[in-house]
This record gives sequence, C-alpha cells and structure tokens, in this order.
Amino acid sequence: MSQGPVDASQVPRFAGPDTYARLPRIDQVERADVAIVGVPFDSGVSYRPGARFGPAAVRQGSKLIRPYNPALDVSPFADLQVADAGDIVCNPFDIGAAIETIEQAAGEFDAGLVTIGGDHTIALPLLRAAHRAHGPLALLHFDAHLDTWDTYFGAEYTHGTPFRRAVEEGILDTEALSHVGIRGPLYGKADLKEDRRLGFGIVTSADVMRRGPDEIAEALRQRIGERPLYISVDIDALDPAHAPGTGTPEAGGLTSRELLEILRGLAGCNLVGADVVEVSPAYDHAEITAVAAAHVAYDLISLFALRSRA
Ligand SMILES: N=C(N)NCCCC(=O)O
Ligand SMILES: [Zn+2]
Ligand SMILES: [Zn+2]
Repeated sequence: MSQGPVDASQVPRFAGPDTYARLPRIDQVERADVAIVGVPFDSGVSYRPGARFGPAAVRQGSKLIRPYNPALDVSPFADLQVADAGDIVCNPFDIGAAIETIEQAAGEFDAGLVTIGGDHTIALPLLRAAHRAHGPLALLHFDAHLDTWDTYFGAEYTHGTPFRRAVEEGILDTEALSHVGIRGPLYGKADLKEDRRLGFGIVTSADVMRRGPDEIAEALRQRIGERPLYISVDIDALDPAHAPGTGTPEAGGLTSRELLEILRGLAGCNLVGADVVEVSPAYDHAEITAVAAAHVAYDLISLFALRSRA
C-alpha cells in the first residue's frame, strides 16, 4: 500500500508538511516509484532571476491538490508511491559544477523523477541522467522559447541552450523532438533553420489555438510512439496571464487548460522523466504561476501512474 498525502480532513491544508502535495518525504517511505525533487538553481538565466525559489513556491502552490484525478480517472498517489525527495543542493556560483551535481544526484534515484526547477539549464543534466538509464530519449518540450541557441556571452551552458547541447551529446532521439508553445520574436530567421537542422518540430501557441489540444496531442503521440519520453515544461509556455511569475515572459501563450489537456492526451506514453522549470515567484501574483506549475506536475505524476497500469 502506498503512503499518500496527509488527509486534509484531519490536518488542515495550511498546517502539516511543506512537501509537494503534502506527500511523505522520501526518507519516510520504504521505496518510491516517483520522486518529486527540487533544483533551486537559477544562475543560467538571461533576464529576470529568481527561479531558485521555484521549488519552494511550487510546493506551496500544491497544497490544495486532491488524491483523485478525474480528467485521467487515476489516483496517482494510491497507484504509485510518490514521495518528495527535497532539493538537490548545487553550487550557485559555478554552472559547470552545478550541472555535474544535478546529473549525479538525478542518476542516484531508482524512481521516475518529476523535477521542479530552477531555470531551464537544469534540463541538460536531467536529460543526461535519464539517457544513462533509458538510452536515446524522445523529447517533448513546452516553452515559448526554442532553447536551442548556441551560446550567450560565449557561455555554452545557460537556460537558452540546453537542448542544443543535448542533441550535440547524442542523448536525444532526433526522430522524436518537439517544441510546443513557441512564439515571440527571435534573433533571426536562422534560429528556426538551426532548430530544424537539429531535428525539432515546432507547434506554435497559435497552432494549439487553431487545431486544439486533442489534435495536437494525437500528432505528438504519433511522433513519440513507444520511445522513452522526457517531458520538459518551461512554465513560460503559458501566457503571462496564466504564468506571470517567470523570467522571460512572452505574450500570446497557451492557457493552463490547453497545456493540461495536451498532457492528458499523452496518456499511455512511455514517460521516463519530467521537469517543470522557470517559476520565479518574485514576479508571481496570488500564486497563479505556482498553482499552474503544481498542477502540471500533478498531471505528469498521473501519466506515470497510467503507464504503470499498462
Ligand atoms: N526561458 C528560457 N528557458 N529561455 C529563454 C531564453 C530567451 C533569451 O534570453 O533569449
Ligand atoms: Zn522559455
Ligand atoms: Zn526554456
């Protein structure tokens, strides 16, 4: 039997543990099928900082989450043992050292990981760890931005470059790479050409609006197939109205409903790892962004639970 969240009818939600969804800590359970881990790192950002406070904010934004997910007809915390593994402690002054620490720490879990960031730099070491366990990965990347740029100020490891590095390192399956939510001004047309050359397909936020989440999810499923799948969610994929608390906001984004519905449309995929990044609570209001990120994480956990049934 899994140990679930603290019962909200016994302990009020505003009391009790500050873990994600009031779940047990990983040291309170014998084993975990899925671990929620924070990575409070934001030294890779190009604009507003503050995502180092994302993990704490998303945990705070998760207090109201209930055990049954009707949209997917699953009780993820009953079907799986889900636990909060706390934060990966990494060096805020040395990006290279932080990346190594994250890769190593992520590799030590014998569980599906749902990581709460942190800026998007952290996706690279998380992908490396997932690749070591599962081989070449299909990548589904929700973001306003491509994050396949080459360098910023000569720096190769930043929040705008993780997916170019990942392709260069050969850890992604270049037949199954998709960005969803892309929009906004670029440095030049070459950005798109380069991105295509790396193997990515683009679903813009306008495509989602025109075609609808069900059709988009179906197309993504076709592309992903049975491959081991990593899902990386930059919360700025959402419109700033749905996620103001982020570092590089772009107008014209997805609604949180669209994002959640696309995720739900992926039920049955072979999810092996996921992250939700770029929540910067200093720019948030009324926990709008933190609540959205917490719910995205909940649907990601639900996808793990559905897969485990199969
Ligand atoms: N938010 C992420 N991950 N990347 C944004 C990089 C945009 C830029 O500064 O050009
Ligand atoms: Zn972004
Ligand atoms: Zn990003």
